[in-house]
Amino acid sequence: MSIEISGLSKAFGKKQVLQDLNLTIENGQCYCLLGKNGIGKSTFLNCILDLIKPDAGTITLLGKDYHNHNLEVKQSLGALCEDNPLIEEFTGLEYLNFVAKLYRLSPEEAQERISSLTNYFFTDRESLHKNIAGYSTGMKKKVGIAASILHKPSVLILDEPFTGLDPIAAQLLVQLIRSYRNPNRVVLISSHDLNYVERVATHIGVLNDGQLMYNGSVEEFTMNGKHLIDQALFQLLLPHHNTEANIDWMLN
Ligand SMILES: Nc1ncnc2c1ncn2[C@@H]1O[C@H](COP(=O)(O)OP(=O)(O)OP(=O)(O)O)[C@@H](O)[C@H]1O
Repeated sequence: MSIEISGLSKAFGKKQVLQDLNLTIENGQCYCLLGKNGIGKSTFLNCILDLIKPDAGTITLLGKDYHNHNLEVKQSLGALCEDNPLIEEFTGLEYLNFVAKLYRLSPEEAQERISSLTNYFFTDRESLHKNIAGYSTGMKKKVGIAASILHKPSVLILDEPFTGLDPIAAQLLVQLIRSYRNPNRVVLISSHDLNYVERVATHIGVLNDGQLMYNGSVEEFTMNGKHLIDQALFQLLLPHHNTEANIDWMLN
């Protein structure tokens, strides 16, 4: 097994965001985490990434826990965080070379991987020589995605990877995720872009009230393709959604 989470809980003040959450994600899976705004998806991913300290629970990656194998475990992780923090004073190429150095790639490996990833994602090569501060949201996202996979992590965690990408870049990312997934790796994604989720997910988790209200294969979720992912999600979440709110004031 690749990611094993047991009894994970996290509250912010009085708000209990995660409550005794258990989940195992096996190698070979592309696990997509769905759920309403503010339900705790990023909190969950950030706990796995050790960016947020949980109140309780254990997280085991690749059979090792953080406490005893901190650096070793983290070297096998690649991540795109929701706020996609980059060093904006760097150019795109400088930033990717910097990340390659952090992961101790050889100059040849770094050169090969950076040029293949930037050729893949950027038609406008000139922009890679400009400071990231001047990039659009989508360009920054592409740099963040490239940085997350440069070192070929065994566990790739992508928080809202499709948001801000144009349809061509989003389709390229779908292809990249599908190619990246293999029996020795796990990909974990949080996303609201269900059209793209449908194309990459092998497994689905639906977070609600601090727990996974669904956890299983995409086939089971869509009843073997009888429903689209969005229909299946609405059926699951709508009973809990307030549809009574009156918005008649805006009709005339
Ligand atoms: N550092 C923090 N301090 C206080 N509350 C926080 C903090 N981070 C998150 N929260 C709260 O925790 C809840 C879960 O937030 P989170 O960002 O994990 O949700 P999400 O499911 O990723 O949302 P979205 O889909 O809108 O990105 C929200 O109510 C949010 O306001």
